[in-house]
Amino acid sequence: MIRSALSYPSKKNLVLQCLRRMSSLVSTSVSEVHPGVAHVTMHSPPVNSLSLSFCQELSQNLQVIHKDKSIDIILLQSDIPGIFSAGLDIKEFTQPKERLMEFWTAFQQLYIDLYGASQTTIACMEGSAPAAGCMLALSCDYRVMTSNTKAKIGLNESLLGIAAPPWLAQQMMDTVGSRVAELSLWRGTLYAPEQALAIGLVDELHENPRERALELAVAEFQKIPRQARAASKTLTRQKRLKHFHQERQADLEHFVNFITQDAVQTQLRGYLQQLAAKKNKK
Ligand SMILES: CCCCCCCC/C=C\C=C\CC(=O)SCCNC(=O)CCNC(=O)[C@H](O)C(C)(C)COP(=O)(O)OP(=O)(O)OC[C@H]1O[C@@H](n2cnc3c(N)ncnc32)[C@H](O)[C@@H]1OP(=O)(O)O
Repeated sequence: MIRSALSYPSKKNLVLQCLRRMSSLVSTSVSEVHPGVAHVTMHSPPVNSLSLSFCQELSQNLQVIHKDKSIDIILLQSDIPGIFSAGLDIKEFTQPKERLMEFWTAFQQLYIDLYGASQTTIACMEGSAPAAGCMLALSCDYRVMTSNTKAKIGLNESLLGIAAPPWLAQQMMDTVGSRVAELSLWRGTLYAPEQALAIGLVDELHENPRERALELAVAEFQKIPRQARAASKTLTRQKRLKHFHQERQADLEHFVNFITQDAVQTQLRGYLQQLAAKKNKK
């Protein structure tokens, strides 16, 4: 579905038009909302879970925006009320090995494309962001979250009987510090907005994250020279990305070996049943 949020009468932008055409097929849309500022909107009901195709599409859109020199700020948001992203699509974990490899490779690529974006990126979270949903937010440069206490954010992988991949755990450590990350990871804590703000997992709470993110982009971030923003990002992220590329193949093998263990598969099936039971109780 195309979101025609091109509310600012900017010059014709062929790249964005092309993205909109691609996006009409699947679950993300791209629109320029202000000169230099693009919304990337996730809309894969019911919960924006990251399936293979969703990861690939989001990556593809980000790669096209990266090449578009007219865009220097990306606002990542969801149009599903109460949800930013539910993280990886758990049903993908029960697929055959070839598909698992393709899936994890696409997820790795999404991390590279978002964490490694040269543009400034802002996560506008109007709802929950567990696990890989939190990864999307952690990969952005700035996080604005709803103040609605129903929303939760964090790395809850341990509650599924799995662990976050090392590079995601590292993102958490880089953001909230080692000790808080360590406790969060083994407890699988999902934080309410005020708690997330208190530990530095998000940067701001606002009742309207989209409005606030656009205000920040235009009134604050665009006033900082673009090349300086990009160079500052390189300072803090280049080392992590280099390490990630070196470890990428090992990470893929590690994931497949881990996720296909009988004990892990049993845990995951149990977790999916819990989700279904919770829904039936509603
Ligand atoms: C030693 C080191 C080893 C390292 C090895 C590395 C291994 C790493 C492996 C994996 C990493 C994983 C990262 C992840 O992202 S795992 C995913 C974690 N996500 C979650 O736990 C979120 C679960 N979902 C929820 O909590 C809720 O759904 C919520 C997002 C809060 C929304 O709640 P609500 O609005 O009430 O919606 P429902 O719960 O009713 O759900 C609606 C339907 O959506 C389905 N659903 C929800 N989440 C997922 C998901 N992540 N994947 C697939 N499907 C999901 C849910 O079952 C409902 O489906 P249906 O309508 O068919 O019943």
